[in-house]
Amino acid sequence: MVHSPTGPHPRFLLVPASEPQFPHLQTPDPGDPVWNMRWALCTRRSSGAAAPGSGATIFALSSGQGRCGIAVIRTSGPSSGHALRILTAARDLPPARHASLRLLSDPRSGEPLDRALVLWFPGPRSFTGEDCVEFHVHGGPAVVSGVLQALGSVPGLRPAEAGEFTRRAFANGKLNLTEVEGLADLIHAETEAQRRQALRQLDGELGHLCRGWAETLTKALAHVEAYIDFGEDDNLEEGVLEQADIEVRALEVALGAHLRDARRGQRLRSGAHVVVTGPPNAGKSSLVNLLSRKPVSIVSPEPGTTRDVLETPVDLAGFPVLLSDTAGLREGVGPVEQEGVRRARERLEQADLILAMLDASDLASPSSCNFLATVVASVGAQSPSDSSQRLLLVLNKSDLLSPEGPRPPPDLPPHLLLSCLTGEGLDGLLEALRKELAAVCGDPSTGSPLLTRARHQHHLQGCLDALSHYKPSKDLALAAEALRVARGHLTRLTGGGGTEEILDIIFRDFCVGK
Ligand SMILES: Nc1nc2c(ncn2[C@@H]2O[C@H](COP(=O)(O)OP(=O)(O)OP(=O)(O)O)[C@@H](O)[C@H]2O)c(=O)[nH]1
Repeated sequence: MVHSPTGPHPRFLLVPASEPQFPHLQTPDPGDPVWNMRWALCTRRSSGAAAPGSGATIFALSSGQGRCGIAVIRTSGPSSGHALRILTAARDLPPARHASLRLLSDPRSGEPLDRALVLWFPGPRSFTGEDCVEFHVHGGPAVVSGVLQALGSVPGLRPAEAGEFTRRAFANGKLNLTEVEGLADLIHAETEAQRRQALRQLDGELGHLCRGWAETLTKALAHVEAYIDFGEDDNLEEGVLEQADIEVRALEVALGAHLRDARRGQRLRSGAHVVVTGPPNAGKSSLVNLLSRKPVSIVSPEPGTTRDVLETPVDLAGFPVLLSDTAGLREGVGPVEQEGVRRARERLEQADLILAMLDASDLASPSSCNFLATVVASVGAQSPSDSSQRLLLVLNKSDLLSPEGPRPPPDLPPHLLLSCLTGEGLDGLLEALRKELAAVCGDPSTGSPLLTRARHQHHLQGCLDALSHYKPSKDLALAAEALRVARGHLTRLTGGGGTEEILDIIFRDFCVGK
C-alpha cells in the first residue's frame, strides 16, 4: 500500500511544506516527484519486513513496553541523521558514537518533548550497517509516544516492523543467519544455560565452524576440478586427489559427531523433558511443587490423587525444563486411574530425564518392589555415554527413616535420599540434576557449538548425505557435484542463498525494535 504524501497517513501527520519549522533544513515538497518517489518507497508495505535498501528509514521503541527509567528509541536508514537534526533543531550532527545530551522537540509545534541522550551511528559502522540513531529518553509513556509521533512526522520515516532492524543487519552482512538465530534466542533466553548458548551462537561460533567446513569443501572441489581439467598434465602436483579425500573423510567424521549431538542443542533451546514417576503416594507431586516453587499439583495422603499428566516449565539449575507430574504407577485400578497410568507411561517414553521416585520408608511394599524391578532393568540397559534417556532414582521421605530403623538395602541402584517435607537432600538433588541436564542438553560453556534448530540438523545431514556420493576413484564429475551439493547445504545454514520463507520464519521470532 502506498500512501500519498498529501493524503492522510494512517498514524502520523506530515509536516506541511508551508510551515517550515527549521528553515535551515531541507523542507519536504509534496509536489517534488523525487520526494514523492522517496515517500512511496518509505511507506511501501509488504507481507514481511520491507526489503533493506528500499530507502525507508525505520524507527521503533527498542526497549520493552511500559513505564521505565530510560527507554531507547532507535532509527535506521538514510534519513536517520536528518531526523536527528530535526528533533534536536540543530544544523550539525553530534559526534559519532558519543552520547550527547540534547533537547528533543516536536518538529510540528516546536514543543519540547524531553532532554535526552542521543547517539549517532553513521553507517556502515552500526548494528544494521545503515545510518542509525538512538534516543535514550525518559521512559514515561507520554515521552515515548511524543518522540515516536515526532519521528513519524519526519518525511522518509516509518514505524519498523518486527525484526526489521535485524533483518537489515543480515541483509547488509553484519550478521549471518546463525548469528541472527543466536540473537533471537538471546532475546528469548529464560535460563542461564540458554543465555550462554545463545551468546556463543551470536558471537558466530556455529557460523565460523560452518564456514571452516565450507572452505574445506571448496578446497577439495578446486582439487577435483583441477584434476578433471589437467589430470593428464604432468604439471599437476602429485597426491592432489588423495589429499582432498583425506580432508573430506575427516569432515564426514566431524559432521557425524555434531549430528549425533544434534538433539542436545534443541533441548537447550526449547526445554528438556523431565518426568517424575513412581508408585502412588511416593511424593511425586510434592517434588514437582518443590522444584517449580509453585503449587502445580494437588498433594494429598490419598494414593492415586494425580490422575493426569501435569506439565510446568521450570528453570532447573540454569537449564530450561518441562517438568511433568504423572499418575502413580499401579495395577488393578478403576478405568480413570488406568487411563492416567497409560498416559504416564506414554509420557515416560518421551522423557529426556526420568526422576524415578520411591517412598524410602516403604521400599518393601509390592508397588515399590515392582517399580524398583523396572527401574533396575532400565538402569542396567543404560550405558553411561547414552544421552538419549537418563534416569535418577530418588528415595523420598528420608525424614521417616529413623537412625536405628532399617536403611535402604545395599543392592539398590545408585540413588539420592530426599525429604520433600524438610528439604533435606534437595541441594544434592539439584546438583545431580545439573549434571544430568548438562548431559541431556549439552554444556553451553564448553565444547563445540551446539546445533540449536532442526534447520541446522537438516543441513548438516544433507551435507553428510551428499558426501556419501563423493567417490572420486569412480567418477570425478559426480564427486565434484557431491562436493558442490554438500557445500550448498553449509552455505544455506549460515544464510547464503536462503529462501525468503526461512528468513520470514526466523525473523518472526523478533519483536518490534530489534
Ligand atoms: N513425611 C513425609 N511426607 C511426605 C514427603 N513428601 C510427600 N509427603 C506426603 O506424602 C503424601 C503423598 O504425597 P504426594 O506428593 O501427593 O504423592 P504422589 O506420589 O504425587 O501421590 P499420587 O498422586 O498418589 O501418585 C502427602 O501426604 C505428602 O504430604 C516427605 O518427604 N516426607
